[in-house]
Amino acid sequence: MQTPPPGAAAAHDPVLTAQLIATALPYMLRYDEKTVVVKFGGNAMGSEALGKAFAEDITLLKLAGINPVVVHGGGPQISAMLDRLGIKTQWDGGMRITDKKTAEVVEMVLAGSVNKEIVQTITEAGGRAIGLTGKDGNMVTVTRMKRLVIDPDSNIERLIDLGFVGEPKTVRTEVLEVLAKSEIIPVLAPVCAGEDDGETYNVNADTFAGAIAGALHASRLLFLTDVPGVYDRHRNLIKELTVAEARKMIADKTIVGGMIPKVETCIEALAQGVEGVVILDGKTPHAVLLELFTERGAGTLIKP
Ligand SMILES: Nc1ncnc2c1ncn2[C@@H]1O[C@H](COP(=O)(O)OP(=O)(O)O)[C@@H](O)[C@H]1O
Ligand SMILES: CC(=O)N[C@@H](CCC(=O)OP(=O)(O)O)C(=O)O
Repeated sequence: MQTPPPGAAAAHDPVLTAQLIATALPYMLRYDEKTVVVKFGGNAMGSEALGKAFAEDITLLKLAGINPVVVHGGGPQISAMLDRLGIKTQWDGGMRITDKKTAEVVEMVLAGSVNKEIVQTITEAGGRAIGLTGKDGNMVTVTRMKRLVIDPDSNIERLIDLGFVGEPKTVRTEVLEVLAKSEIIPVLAPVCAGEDDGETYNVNADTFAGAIAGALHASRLLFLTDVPGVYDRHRNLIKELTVAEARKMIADKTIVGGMIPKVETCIEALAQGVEGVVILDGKTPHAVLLELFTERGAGTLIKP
């Protein structure tokens, strides 16, 4: 006989159900009126059921008096649209090299379909959400990102220009502060205007989430991705990672691709005073509630 899933017994017993709900109380008190920034990665938006469970978690947080701010990605969705349009895409250090045409597609996909789908799913879960980009309310302005890399052959440092890829420069929190006092949940797409040239810039969603969490002095920054957390070189999950260990893993290429901006953002967010930064598996239904409202914290906790 199969073991029933946790909570299955409670579903048939009102007393057990009530006890189960009551276990969330200390966590609700811990995060009361605190800001939790949740980054929902494009790879974690795997299925309709996962999207629904995510929207329920976010709605529940808001109803519980917590201030959730959603930042979403959409890398795979952008790549699919670029493919359909016959536009080639190249990557460097987990960032998409972005020319003007690509930036237009990024804005169309992120601010358009992806953002509105998340807003609608939250609405269907019973919450009220508003979709915004970094451009709205002049929330996040950026400068052009230049990446410093060391050529492995010559050991010489050089700057790589990624095109219209932005690095957050100024974050204005007024709009988010107004929303925090309302019933409305902000759902943010990482598309911003350049501070110097007013052009449209593509911003990595992890970087954007870190800048927002830092400016809001968030209690928690959660990254929902498509892996259980950070792996060591044998693909074992690392439960806790210090900043020094994380830097070493980037340098020795144990951490590569899309995990680089995620981990770099975690390091930056800790430096900006965000209290807890976790990378966790967005493919686990209700990952947000599991992380915040139970002792069963999953994923990788990044520590100073
Ligand atoms: N050390 C590592 N541990 C876990 N994942 C890693 C590691 N190095 C690289 N990755 C890759 O990072 C990916 C997550 O980043 P990304 O694809 O950008 O996801 P998201 O869309 O959630 O931002 C994982 O699917 C994995 O392939
Ligand atoms: C500069 C850069 O790389 N921008 C990302 C923005 C979307 C994103 O970050 O999406 P995920 O969170 O799903 O990876 C991109 O173009 O794919």
